Amino acid sequence: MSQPPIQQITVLGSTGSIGISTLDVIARHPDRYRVYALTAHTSKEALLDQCLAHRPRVAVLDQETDALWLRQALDDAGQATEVLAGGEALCQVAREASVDTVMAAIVGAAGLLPALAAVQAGKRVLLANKEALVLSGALFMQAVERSGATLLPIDSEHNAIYQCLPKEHRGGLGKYGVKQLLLTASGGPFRTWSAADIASATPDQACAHPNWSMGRKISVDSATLMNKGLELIEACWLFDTTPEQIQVVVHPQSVIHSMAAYVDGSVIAQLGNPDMRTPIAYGLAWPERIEAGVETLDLFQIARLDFETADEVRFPCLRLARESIQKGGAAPAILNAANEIAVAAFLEETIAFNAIAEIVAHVLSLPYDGDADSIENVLAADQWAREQAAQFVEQR
Ligand SMILES: NC(=O)C1=CN([C@@H]2O[C@H](COP(=O)(O)OP(=O)(O)OC[C@H]3O[C@@H](n4cnc5c(N)ncnc54)[C@H](OP(=O)(O)O)[C@@H]3O)[C@@H](O)[C@H]2O)C=CC1
Ligand SMILES: CC(=O)[C@@H](O)[C@H](O)COP(=O)(O)O
Ligand SMILES: [Mn+2]
Repeated sequence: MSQPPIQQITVLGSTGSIGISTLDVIARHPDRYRVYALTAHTSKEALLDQCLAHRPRVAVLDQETDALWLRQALDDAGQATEVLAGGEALCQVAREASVDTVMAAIVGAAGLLPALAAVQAGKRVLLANKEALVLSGALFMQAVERSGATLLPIDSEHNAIYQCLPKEHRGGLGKYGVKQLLLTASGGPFRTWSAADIASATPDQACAHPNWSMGRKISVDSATLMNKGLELIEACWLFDTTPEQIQVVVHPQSVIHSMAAYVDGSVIAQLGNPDMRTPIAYGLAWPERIEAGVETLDLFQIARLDFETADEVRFPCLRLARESIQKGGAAPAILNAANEIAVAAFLEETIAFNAIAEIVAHVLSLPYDGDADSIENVLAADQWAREQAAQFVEQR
């Protein structure tokens, strides 16, 4: 059998949790994948180690002073990686002609423009950065249609749903007999906690996810259930559904990664150990399958699978997210931006855990008359919501 040509990969956010797992999968298949570019925000030492191990053509950091340091360190090591700095450099390595696949794994709204650049250049885009779709779902999906980019969801639930759907599912699930999407949620570290205990939760407690090892922002989102809210919005755009067609199912074991329910009564699920290398390998190799370093699920060891409804009283962020997509326009971008500011303040121990939902609710309640019909307008809404949230944090 002939070997497929080697794919050139850009990993945006390579020093993060998804970035590290992506490089792990890539390193298992040197006959298939080569790293074109690696990017980080400030983690210059980690990026240096990754450059030495994966020998990319380009590395990107946010600040020129950090780039200068990395250039010198790579030069000392005799390595010819070009080092760039800044937001435009992220877009450049995402759209570079020789790149086949872009892993979009920057956290937060900062990941939007480089992910969009990859889409507009028609790449295979492995989308971990769910915030890009929350901010600008309609515009993002239109860009995918126009460019012919191949968009593969990496978020574990969306990757699972993608695996459970017929291949040509865009344009409405109804015509393929899909009735409902069942979006699983672990329930987070506070699933069984009382409201009083949740109110005094610390950042380290919030980041101690029961099943997944992830970056701190998404870990806090899992604890508030905002992650599930963002994922509900993400699913609406990826699978062309309404929020009413998506049911959140709390499943504490995180073994079923999500499901599609069909009109004939069939429910198709994707199962596996909670390890992001599975969806990452799926995205890299699709439509083929490759080894990912993940053990096959041992059902006898799992023994049982539980299901519960989500408690939107203790965890109001899920409701806020659902209401924002129902409202439409700039509301999801405002929700996301307020949440990013609130989560950062919680992680800095400036505000209490419950204040995250309060801040998001407050910013969403303020009048905003801007649109979300262009990327410029989406970014204006994002900026406005950040300012409102920061003011609210300061006044507390
Ligand atoms: N972790 C997981 O298992 C999952 C993550 N996701 C999504 O994937 C994305 C990444 O998550 P995760 O890997 O956990 O996040 P991490 O915080 O672990 O990593 C984030 C990466 O983005 C870089 N980065 C952060 N801020 C900026 C910025 N302003 N500009 C450029 N680069 C930046 C970081 O660089 P530096 O190291 O220098 O800070 C790092 O490389 C998120 O959108 C998350 O919701 C989705 C499903 C599962
Ligand atoms: C691994 C992944 O996709 C995360 O988004 C995960 O889903 C977080 O778990 P919960 O939000 O369900 O707690
Ligand atoms: Mn997820």
